[in-house]
Amino acid sequence: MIEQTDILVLDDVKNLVDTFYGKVRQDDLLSPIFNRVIGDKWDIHLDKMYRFWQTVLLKEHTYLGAPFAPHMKLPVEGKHFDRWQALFYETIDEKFSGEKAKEAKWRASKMAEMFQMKIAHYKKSQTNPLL
Ligand code: HEM
Repeated sequence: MIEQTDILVLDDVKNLVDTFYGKVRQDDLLSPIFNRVIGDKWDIHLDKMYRFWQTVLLKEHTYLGAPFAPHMKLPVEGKHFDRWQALFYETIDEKFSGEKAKEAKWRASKMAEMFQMKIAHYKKSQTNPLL
């Protein structure tokens, strides 16, 4: 068995992000959605996601952005978020253990929940978010 460590340095974050999006790109439900938006610019997306998780988990503030806005336009519903979360949890459990690993799962689930609430809200009110 591969020894598991916590998510402590940028290389761990890169390992998490690379493995997770490796799974996403193989996934029948999620890969068409990602590929349609990202096309051949996966390097740029991965680099952004390294910085996002580096900021969230390591408190090294390299990501400046508005994560919600791009999701508003995607054709996603509950089943997509469920799959996203299942793959994210699977990646964490395969590779890491410890406080940061736990925090990563907690933060991902909270953000997924918030995205879904905001998407539902804007659909219902037929308005658009400013950010
Ligand atoms: C159904 C689930 C999800 C799908 C299909 C999805 C898909 C995408 C796509 C296609 C982009 C690229 C958008 C663009 O470049 O225009 C993106 C960006 C991003 N996603 Fe997701 N996502 C999902 C859930 C999440 C969750 C739960 C999180 C947070 C934990 C998250 C965090 C981000 C961030 C930080 C960006 C970069 C935003 C930016 O600064 O441009 N995503 N996502």
